[in-house]
Amino acid sequence: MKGVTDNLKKDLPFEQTVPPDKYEAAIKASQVETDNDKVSDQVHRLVDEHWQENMNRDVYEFLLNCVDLTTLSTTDSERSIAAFTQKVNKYQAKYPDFKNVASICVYSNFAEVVRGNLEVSDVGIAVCSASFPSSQAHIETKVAETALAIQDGADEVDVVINMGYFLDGAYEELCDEIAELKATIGNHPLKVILETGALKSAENIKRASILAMYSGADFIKTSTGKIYPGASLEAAYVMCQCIKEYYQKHSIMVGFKASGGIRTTEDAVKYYTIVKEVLGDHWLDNEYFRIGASSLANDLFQSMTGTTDKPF
Ligand SMILES: O=C[C@H](O)COP(=O)(O)O
Repeated sequence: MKGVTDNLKKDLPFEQTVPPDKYEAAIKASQVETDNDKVSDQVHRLVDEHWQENMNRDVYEFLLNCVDLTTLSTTDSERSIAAFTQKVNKYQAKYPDFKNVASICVYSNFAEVVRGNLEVSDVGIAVCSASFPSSQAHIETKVAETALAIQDGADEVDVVINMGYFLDGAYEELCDEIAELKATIGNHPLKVILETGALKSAENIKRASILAMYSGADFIKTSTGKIYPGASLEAAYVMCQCIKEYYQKHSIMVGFKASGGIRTTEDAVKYYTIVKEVLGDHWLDNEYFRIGASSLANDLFQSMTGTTDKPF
């Protein structure tokens, strides 16, 4: 099938000659810092210098509008998902002057339930698909699951990279899977989860970011929130540097989604600070910045309003 190859062929100097490994070449061409200690120093400096100035009501309100309000539990049911969706409807009715969350994020089999219960037009329906969170299944299974979710009303799709392919260095197979899933959903945004807690090093996170973007990812996303360590500021920093470099090379804005273990306003503002400082104001829009979280929205709401209400 036609996958990442076409994108990778563009703009690469070796294309005129016999290509060595095109994936390695794309990665080698990147200038993004991958020394773990240097990345950590840069993150600390950036957060120390800018975090506090972003701890204000406007940022909290913006961040609430970037939340993919998530439930991904074994105990999810049609009834619980309907009740979850009602919270978003009620929020809109009770606080019509506030922007709502960006999306409701559920397992793919619940897209139809959210679609049937959601009464708010500017909140999307995101699904975690393609055998989330392990991504261990035949590609045909992943494509079928994803196509059904779109048919059921999903607006956006989150999928995990094939970690086995990544660790085996089977980059072509990894990229082709992502490209096939993107082809399955057409213009709907595809968020590609790197599972940065399993990738561990800045070098691996850079590699996975580049491969995902060249394969057609509309967003790159840190973590599933399952098993492995969740988002880290270091991972976010490397991913945002990769997004910036990709934009400079191709004029394509890829979004960034932080997810996995983000529960407090303070932490959310740290991720905001990284996006703002590395990528700039153009990314400060929920079309390009999301936070996926199962238990952050109430804290943001309370920080924003100074109340103890828990609308979500
Ligand atoms: O995609 C979103 C994550 O699964 C949410 O993770 P969390 O439950 O740690 O907030």
